[in-house]
Amino acid sequence: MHQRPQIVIDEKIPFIKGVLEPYADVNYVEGAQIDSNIVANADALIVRTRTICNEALLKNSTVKFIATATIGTDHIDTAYCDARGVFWTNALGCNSGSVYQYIASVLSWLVREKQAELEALTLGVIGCGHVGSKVVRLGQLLGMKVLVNDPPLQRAHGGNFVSLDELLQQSDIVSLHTPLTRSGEDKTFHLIDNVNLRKMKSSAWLINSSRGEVLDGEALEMALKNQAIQGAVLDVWEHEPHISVGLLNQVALATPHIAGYSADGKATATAMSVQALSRFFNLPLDKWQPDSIPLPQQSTLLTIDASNKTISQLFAEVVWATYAITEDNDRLRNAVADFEKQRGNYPIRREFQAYTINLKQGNSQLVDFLKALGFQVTLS
Ligand SMILES: NC(=O)C1=CN([C@@H]2O[C@H](COP(=O)(O)OP(=O)(O)OC[C@H]3O[C@@H](n4cnc5c(N)ncnc54)[C@H](O)[C@@H]3O)[C@@H](O)[C@H]2O)C=CC1
Ligand SMILES: O=C(O)C(=O)[C@H](O)COP(=O)(O)O
Repeated sequence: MHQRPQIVIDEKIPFIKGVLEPYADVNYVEGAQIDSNIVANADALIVRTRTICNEALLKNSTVKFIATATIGTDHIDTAYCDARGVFWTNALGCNSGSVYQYIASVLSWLVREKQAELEALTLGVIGCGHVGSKVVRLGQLLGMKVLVNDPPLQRAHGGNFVSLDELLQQSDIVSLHTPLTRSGEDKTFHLIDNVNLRKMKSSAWLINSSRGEVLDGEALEMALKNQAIQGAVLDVWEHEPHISVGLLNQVALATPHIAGYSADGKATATAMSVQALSRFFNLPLDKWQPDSIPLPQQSTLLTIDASNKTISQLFAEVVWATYAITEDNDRLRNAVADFEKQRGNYPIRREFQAYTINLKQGNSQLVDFLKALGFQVTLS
């Protein structure tokens, strides 16, 4: 071990510059450029999804610690790390509130553009962990019937789950929230393939904000061309950042893997990574947090008039004021080759808890509803 830990950090991880320098030698490198030469003498890596941490990267290195500032871990060969004694950790739940906001924005778009009456629809949630459980609660708050499929959870705890077939056959909106896994009885690679797409209602919508490979993109493109389902919303893609333009042209909303990109989620991910590194190397940063999280361009004080609005309409108006998914969709469609650039220069997005709603013509039921969604609310 070096006297001062040698740390390689993905240069796109926000809030971290200057934090570790008093205690370590730090090298900031673009995630996809972090290679075996760069990590050869490193003790620790703090990465994102763009650094594949496998034998090829690690075998000739001194790396003992990897933190990924993400929820997903499919870019880390965890079996190899475990066998080699490389400690690895992810930022559990860090950006689940951000993905929840993303799904809320998709539902708002369905209300605004497709006149969806959410309370009459069935929402199917596949994978009910940190993100999926928030999406389940969202559906319930909106008065939707919610079906949940999560075989590992069901085996571990029992509960109110349905089979994948039942969920696909009965849901009007299906949302994917599983990790990407390529082996084992619960493997999710191409979980939604040609066969499973054919089980869905022809009026159904499919949302994928998990990992591109959980969905067979070619099969989805065909299903959309053949109107086997009504539409799809994709945040994640096979072969990112080189995504299929054919598929992009078929989906209703397309975004460049930014569902988890709230500033709140990024700050939490960085804090969790720094704290984990601090514990591992005995640094005095076990409780470190960023000093502040920047505010978005728009005001975080929203005045909303509730008169003559259904719960769905109020929901759509409030959510849209915090995050309009069409902005990300338009940016991607205008410059698909800039997929990675758009992720790197993502605007400041804040989650619901950063907003205070000044509700006019509301009542205590609506106040409770908005609070349950995560907003701060005043009634005037
Ligand atoms: N688009 C984005 O920006 C983001 C994407 N993600 C993705 O979302 C995934 C889920 O995130 P979390 O909810 O935090 O993970 P989590 O680990 O808390 O929950 C995943 C759930 O999926 C379940 N599951 C596993 N295999 C399954 C299968 N075959 N069928 C049904 N359920 C299955 C697990 O039992 C677990 O309950 C992450 O692994 C990541 O890949 C996460 C954050 C941001
Ligand atoms: O947390 C996850 O898992 C995600 O998918 C992240 O939001 C992806 O972020 P990057 O690591 O690709 O910046």
